[in-house]
Amino acid sequence: MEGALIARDRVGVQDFVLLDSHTSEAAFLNNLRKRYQENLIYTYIGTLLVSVNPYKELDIYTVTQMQLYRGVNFFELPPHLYAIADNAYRVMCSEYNNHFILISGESGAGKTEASKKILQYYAVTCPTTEQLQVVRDRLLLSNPVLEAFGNAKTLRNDNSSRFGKYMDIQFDFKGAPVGGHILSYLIEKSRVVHQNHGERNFHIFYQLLEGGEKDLLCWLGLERNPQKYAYLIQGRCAKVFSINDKNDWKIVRKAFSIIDFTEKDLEHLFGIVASVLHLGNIQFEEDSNGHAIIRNGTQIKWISKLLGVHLSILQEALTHRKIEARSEEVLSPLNVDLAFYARDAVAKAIYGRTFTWLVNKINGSLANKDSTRKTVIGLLDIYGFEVLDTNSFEQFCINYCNEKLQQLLIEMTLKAEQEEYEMEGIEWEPIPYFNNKIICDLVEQKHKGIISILDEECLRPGEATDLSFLEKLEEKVGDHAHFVTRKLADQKTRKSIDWVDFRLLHYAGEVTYCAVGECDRGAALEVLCNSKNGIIRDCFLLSELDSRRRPETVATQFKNSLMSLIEILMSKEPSYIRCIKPNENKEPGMFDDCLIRHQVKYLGLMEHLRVRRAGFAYRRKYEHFLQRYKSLCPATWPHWHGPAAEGVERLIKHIGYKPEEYKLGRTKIFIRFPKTLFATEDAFEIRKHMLVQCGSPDLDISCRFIKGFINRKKPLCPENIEFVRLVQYKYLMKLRDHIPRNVLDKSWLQPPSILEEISEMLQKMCTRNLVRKYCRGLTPERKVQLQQKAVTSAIFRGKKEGYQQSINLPFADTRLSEYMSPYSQYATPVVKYDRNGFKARERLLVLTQSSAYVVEMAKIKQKIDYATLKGNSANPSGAASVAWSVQGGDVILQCEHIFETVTKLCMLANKQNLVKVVKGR
Ligand SMILES: Nc1ncnc2c1ncn2[C@@H]1O[C@H](COP(=O)(O)OP(=O)(O)OP(=O)(O)O)[C@@H](O)[C@H]1O
Repeated sequence: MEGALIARDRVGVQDFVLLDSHTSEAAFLNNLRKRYQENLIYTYIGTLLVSVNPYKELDIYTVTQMQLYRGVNFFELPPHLYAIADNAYRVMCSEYNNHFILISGESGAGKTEASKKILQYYAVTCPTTEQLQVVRDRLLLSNPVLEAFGNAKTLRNDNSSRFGKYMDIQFDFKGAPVGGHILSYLIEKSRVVHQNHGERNFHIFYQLLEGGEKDLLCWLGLERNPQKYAYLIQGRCAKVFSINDKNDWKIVRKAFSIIDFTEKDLEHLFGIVASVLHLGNIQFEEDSNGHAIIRNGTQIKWISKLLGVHLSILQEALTHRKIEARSEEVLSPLNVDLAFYARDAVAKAIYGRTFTWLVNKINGSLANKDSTRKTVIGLLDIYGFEVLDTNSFEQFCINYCNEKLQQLLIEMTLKAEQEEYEMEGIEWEPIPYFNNKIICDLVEQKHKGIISILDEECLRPGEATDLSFLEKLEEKVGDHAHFVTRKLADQKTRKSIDWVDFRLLHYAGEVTYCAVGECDRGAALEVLCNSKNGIIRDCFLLSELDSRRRPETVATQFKNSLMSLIEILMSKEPSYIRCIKPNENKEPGMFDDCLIRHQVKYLGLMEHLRVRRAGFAYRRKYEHFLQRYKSLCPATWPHWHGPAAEGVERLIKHIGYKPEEYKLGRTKIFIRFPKTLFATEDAFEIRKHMLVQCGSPDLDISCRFIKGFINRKKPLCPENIEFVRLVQYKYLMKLRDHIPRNVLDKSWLQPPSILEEISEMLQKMCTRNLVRKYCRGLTPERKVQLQQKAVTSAIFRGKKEGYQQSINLPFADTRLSEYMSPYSQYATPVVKYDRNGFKARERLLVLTQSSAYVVEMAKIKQKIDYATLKGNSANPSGAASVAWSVQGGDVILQCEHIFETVTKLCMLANKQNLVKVVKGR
């Protein structure tokens, strides 16, 4: 891997590598082209993965490849989707946080394929059980169902997603996928009734006709031939050689059975699909009054049967509209044009809402009902930026959505990174980038944005037309730099804009939208609320008919759903994949420089490259950096008591960082090159092992130690590894709550038998830790006491009566301070026995640094040089006497504080084995 540096995830997602040492666009394109021609379709810019659509099967998606990337550090292998997926997964498992992977790029660039590959990666590599297998299958099989209903052939892509999808995969504490949830965004309903040349309706219509069983089609009143249905042939390509509808139908049918759809559900669902086809074939003609009437009764009868709606009510709904006159509602007949419009509106509404129902139904089958905490990885595969010959309201929404995601990326990467340098006071030459916030504002700003203006026009009383909407736009946003209409355009561009068009200068290019049909007030819903088809009844609720409620327009609904999506994403750790479309012909190996340059430009890849190259590979708060690496420097280990920033300075000085390798900010250290950090990490690894061997206080380290330990105890089959992990996790979690809190607490949680050995080690580590902590907390006085008590213990413990009682009695520094000479260490009254007559005499014993003095008042009666002291003996009974064996004969002294006095004597004389407890004296 040219120029690649080995990184480790241990230090966090900010590690990165640049494959390309050049930052010019030409050099970057060259690099991409070269790689693409060698079938290397992935490249990193930092942690951002750039993917160029190969348009051919590559052998880089095998299970072996998945295993290769599993658990391997991010940059140790060539760039890949699996590396991104694995990295997010591992960080999620170790840090127990939520992630999302944002996959962006224009239509046909490979977003959906990428998201499917990632899902497969998790399905193959994550731990699973038989029970979880069901969840896994459901997660995977929700895709063909959603694609059947939400994808279609377009000019750009034979399997283009015509809806936005955000899918959360939920993982339990073991990292097993246990559930999921899908949010869908604005399906392109207009496709149901109209397709551009070379495009198709949603796949499901063709699949049903091609693959549906004879009996089913008969029951639905359908013929196998798509050419018979007006809604399927407008693009004049009902049959496409690259799509096998019959086969796809089989996959979808199987998927339905796995994701919990009942026969009744399917009956209703296919009833709706068929009804839409029948609707499309309804023709109107004029009666003698110029009112629309339905030409042929066959289709409407099928619809009435399949939707469970009364025939005459349905007929009326398609040929009349309700008008509110004062407090009354009257039916007004439609002319033929309006009847066609009403028919299409019903078809779009039915299909759109059924799609939402479908997503909810899938969610029901993916839901994990157990309430334990889960972590999630979200996959966002949303329609790419689109420019068609005629761009309708839906393209407007799609492109607005892309603006929002671009804005999110800018906020979370380019802007955030540069702002951080500034905030930290790091010298930084700002790298200019285009911030598309100005375009987002143009669309979404309250009261002033295009969506607000559209809302106002659609909801105000009186006649709203597309032209009145356009005029309002000109009035309110006419002076915006990214907005043009024919009236506002200069001479040169005027010709290319129609009178009903407006043009937005998006971050990815200019798009001209047709304002026709934007003011859509919705279809006649009432008739559908009373449907006997369960799905339709669920989708059209009577409560919606309440005319007092001001309905939200589709644009506002979409804006709000995007806002909540951004909120969802902002709360998670991001990973990015930017997909690039290499040519317009879906041809493998063809690298269209011009097309790619355009995408590199609007995807902001060059800005990313520059920020990454000029910036720092890694940054961390001083406290965290010090906490992690403090063991590498004697001055900071085990504790640094000064400010963290100074500790870090000492630490890196000790490790030997060169000035060009780092910068110190206000609150963080910034490390420029990954290699600097990796060297530090390697040193830390070695140090950590040493610490673990000598006992570590850190439970986290202990956990990893256990992991290593278990891994060494191979071989274990996968189920057993799972089991051991579970037992280990549970034991450690419980242990954490029952860990002894002080040295006196001798309790220890009984381990399961497979963890006995480890538990014993942990207990030792824990005891050492507590002892160390205890010692550190001692005052100097207490420390002296304990040192003395240790000596006492060595001499008397188990040998002399009264020892136990003496333990808790503190030793005095001296018993007779007024008699002490300035040089003495200790003085106490004693009774000295005369050697001859055992006559008792009251004396003082004064111990100095070098000698013991037996003193009568201020008069020294006997000096015993420590050097001449051969040994002492004490009686094991309670007797408080001690015989001193000195040169020239024994000295027998009796004193009240025998334990104290003897201990002091031994310590001062530095002769701990000086005293023997002997019997018979
Ligand atoms: N990794 C890949 N390997 C092989 N072919 C691919 C790959 N990615 C994409 N393709 C091809 O490109 C086509 C378009 O890809 P995909 O449907 O993922 O695009 P998209 O970005 O999701 O487009 P849209 O926004 O229209 O949904 C696929 O049908 C497939 O033929």
